[in-house]
Amino acid sequence: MAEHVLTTKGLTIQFGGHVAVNDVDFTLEPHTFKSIIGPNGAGKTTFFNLISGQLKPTRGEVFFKGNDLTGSSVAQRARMGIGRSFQITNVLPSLTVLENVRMAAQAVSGVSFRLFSHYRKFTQLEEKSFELLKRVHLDSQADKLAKNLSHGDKRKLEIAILLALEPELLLLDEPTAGMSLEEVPAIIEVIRELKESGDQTILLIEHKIDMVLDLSDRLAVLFNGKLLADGTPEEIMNNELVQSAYLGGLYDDTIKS
Ligand SMILES: Nc1ncnc2c1ncn2[C@@H]1O[C@H](COP(=O)(O)OP(=O)(O)OP(=O)(O)O)[C@@H](O)[C@H]1O
Repeated sequence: MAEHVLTTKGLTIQFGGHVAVNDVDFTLEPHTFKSIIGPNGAGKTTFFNLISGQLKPTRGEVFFKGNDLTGSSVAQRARMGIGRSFQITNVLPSLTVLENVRMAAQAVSGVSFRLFSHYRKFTQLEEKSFELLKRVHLDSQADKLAKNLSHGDKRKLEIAILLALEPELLLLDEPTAGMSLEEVPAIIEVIRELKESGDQTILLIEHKIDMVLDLSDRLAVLFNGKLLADGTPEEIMNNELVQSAYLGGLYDDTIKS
């Protein structure tokens, strides 16, 4: 199990009578880029919430690098190396772009505000934050207030904040959600460069299938809370069960079997 960054075993969550994630056995190899696809309501975001700790499973387990996370809090999981973005933007609007990243970098470094009188440490954090802004192509906007960024640039800033927390596993939940069409290529480029850097293992939820096919080493398909298939983009596109699911011709009995 230790060779996998992430493993779930029988992962299940039930809301009342509705099983949103149903007995999912999932694995993610280090330094791969895997996307989770599936129709609206398939359970993708709920699956992310179970991995990052926002939700506790009704049954089943989550392992990160072989360690059982099932009882760990969101904060403990973040400290262990799981970084998660949300469909909504999550930046501090009245701070500058650089300050937003520096706050996160500071939290990881354990340096308190009081010690900020230590100029060298402060400069190091600023430099690190600026490098992260370069990675998301926001360095030219470092001094702008975050609230004045476009929606697309806020999503980039959110990624820089996540990177400041030095995650090994990056969970990206619909990074293009709510963006105008013109903004999409820029965020795809940022994500592509993250992938090419090879620093993180990346799990992406995304509805834009062209983007998913282009970026992903592997795809996992969720349907009615079940893991329907997991394979290379080519395998998934040729998978008859997946084709039926997307064409709406799949009966509940078929996926329960
Ligand atoms: N806290 C909750 N309480 C009750 N039902 C929930 C809760 N969270 C999710 N659900 C239900 O679980 C199912 C899966 O939802 P989820 O948001 O995970 O789907 P999704 O695949 O991410 O969809 P989308 O692509 O639209 O974001 C849906 O039927 C949803 O209504």
